[in-house]
Amino acid sequence: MKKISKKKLMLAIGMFVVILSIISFGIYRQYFYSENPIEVSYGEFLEKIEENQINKVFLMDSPKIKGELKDGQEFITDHPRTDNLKEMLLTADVIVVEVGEQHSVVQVITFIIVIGALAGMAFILSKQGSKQASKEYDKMSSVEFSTQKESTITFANIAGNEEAKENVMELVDFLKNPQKYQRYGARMPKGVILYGPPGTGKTLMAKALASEAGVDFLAVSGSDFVQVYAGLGAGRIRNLFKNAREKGKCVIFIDEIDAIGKKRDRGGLGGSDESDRTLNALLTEMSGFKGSEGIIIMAATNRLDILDEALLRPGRFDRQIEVGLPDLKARQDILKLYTQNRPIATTISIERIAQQTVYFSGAKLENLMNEAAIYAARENASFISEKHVDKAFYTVVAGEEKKDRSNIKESERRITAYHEAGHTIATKLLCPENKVTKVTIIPSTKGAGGFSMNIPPDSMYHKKKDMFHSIKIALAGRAVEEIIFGEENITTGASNDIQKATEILVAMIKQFGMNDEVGMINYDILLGQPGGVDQRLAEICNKEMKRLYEETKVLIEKNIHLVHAVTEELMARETLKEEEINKIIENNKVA
Ligand SMILES: Nc1ncnc2c1ncn2[C@@H]1O[C@H](COP(=O)(O)OP(=O)(O)OP(=O)(O)O)[C@@H](O)[C@H]1O
Ligand SMILES: [Zn+2]
Repeated sequence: MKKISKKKLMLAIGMFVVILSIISFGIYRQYFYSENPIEVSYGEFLEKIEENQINKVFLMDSPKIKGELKDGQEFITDHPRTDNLKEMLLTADVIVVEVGEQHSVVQVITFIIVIGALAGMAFILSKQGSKQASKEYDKMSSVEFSTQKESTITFANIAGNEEAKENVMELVDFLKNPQKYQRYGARMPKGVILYGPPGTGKTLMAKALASEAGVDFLAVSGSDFVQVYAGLGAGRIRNLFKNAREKGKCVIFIDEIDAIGKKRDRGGLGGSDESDRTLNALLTEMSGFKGSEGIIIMAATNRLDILDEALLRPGRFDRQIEVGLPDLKARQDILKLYTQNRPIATTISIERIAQQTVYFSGAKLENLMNEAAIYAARENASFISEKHVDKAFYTVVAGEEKKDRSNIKESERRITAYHEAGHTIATKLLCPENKVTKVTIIPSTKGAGGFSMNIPPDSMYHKKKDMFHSIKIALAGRAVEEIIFGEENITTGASNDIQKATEILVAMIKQFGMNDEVGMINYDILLGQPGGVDQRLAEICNKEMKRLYEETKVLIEKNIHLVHAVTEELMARETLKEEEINKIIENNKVA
């Protein structure tokens, strides 16, 4: 925008200067050079005065003065610059016109012309400017998204992340046959949030969904909606949805949704109104369509916890799919994908590379193989060999921040493995009917370890004994840490567990009348206000927790061989599924 108007401004100024020069030249001519004045010497001039031939003289502050003879002929002559020239002329009956006065008339005229010209110019420019601005505004409020239909990315291009993939695959049919679901009155999924660490293939999933369903893919980034003029973010959102509706079936992909969907700062002073407006526009647009149009909005974020709850409500982004870091098996699959079309030496062991790349994301694995290929090419080697991969490994890891987990110590993995094995074994022993979907030492966005498991069977009531079991399962992680590494070496890894255990225990004592000492009393009612601290209650809770923790430790110590066995498998494979856990327990049962 700047460039164009600068050019125009220069042009306008140029024209203005030319016009002004022409005008002033005209004025000048009119007053000083009209009708070809003759030049007379000062002597002649004095003579003419004496001969009474002069009608008028214009006195001005310049080297020449101008006059008019009685016959109308104009003349100029040198200005003597004497003090009494005017008096001399007046006594000779010559009309004296002081050009000072004339000048001011000229000045007034010039001034008016200049102002007029400037005003005109400003008007023209502003008109052009506002036209330009509104054009720019239009352009900016229509986000430039990339759309593609025949994208070549399919689910085959994504390795690992099987659960997330399955979840997304289910949506393909929704997109293809929205009428089918509508007929059964099924509520269409509208919004899906993919969350997980960077580079884990969230964008890839969204693209694959669009291309497998054969629909358009509209990609924008949350950051496109911030740092623009007031109201523009909301305008862009509306435009995006308008475009989507025109397209019909499509996948809208909003990367970095956290840029617009952060928790709103309620009641805070000076909260960003602008981002609120953008978020509100998004919420309104999402509520506005039925989903039967066959439009699915996918959003990606690295942080689910910072998103505004309004975004996650039913009818908005009510499906949340975790896309985590790949475990050993997934890393192998991803590496296979990226070695497929490259000349790989037969000596290379994908398994070994996968073992060495703990906590690598898919993007990082891709980068690793790419760097290795570059090293091989540089050497004109006939194959990519271990040596190139090793070199690439250091390149990829070297450019990382220190806190990156890629080079996390083996000992820390072992602590996590023991901790998670503790939860697993406690679950299997105390609540064998609970479903254990998986246990992993790959960190999830929810916590250090990964214990996505322990789903109790559905029931209307919770039994006292089950609640105690749940507390023990939560405490088992810490119990194993203490037993294996000693009391001095327990870690912060149990903080979520302790929170959960406390919640259950306090509810049992305060609300459910499950403690003999406290009795069947609702403590909140007794104390008059919820959340009041009561010394006796705190002591009772503490005592109970201690008892449960000791019992947990006894349970673990008795079954420590099972904990060891699960730990070793976790160290080797990082993730274990339910059947694998069952098998380990079966194989290690002491007869
Ligand atoms: N599971 C995977 N399978 C195959 N390739 C992957 C996988 N995950 C990541 N990649 C590779 O990493 C690249 C980046 O992935 P993508 O952009 O989808 O990650 P993302 O999760 O959207 O990351 P970000 O959060 O940084 O936007 C992909 O183009 C692909 O080459
Ligand atoms: Zn734990």
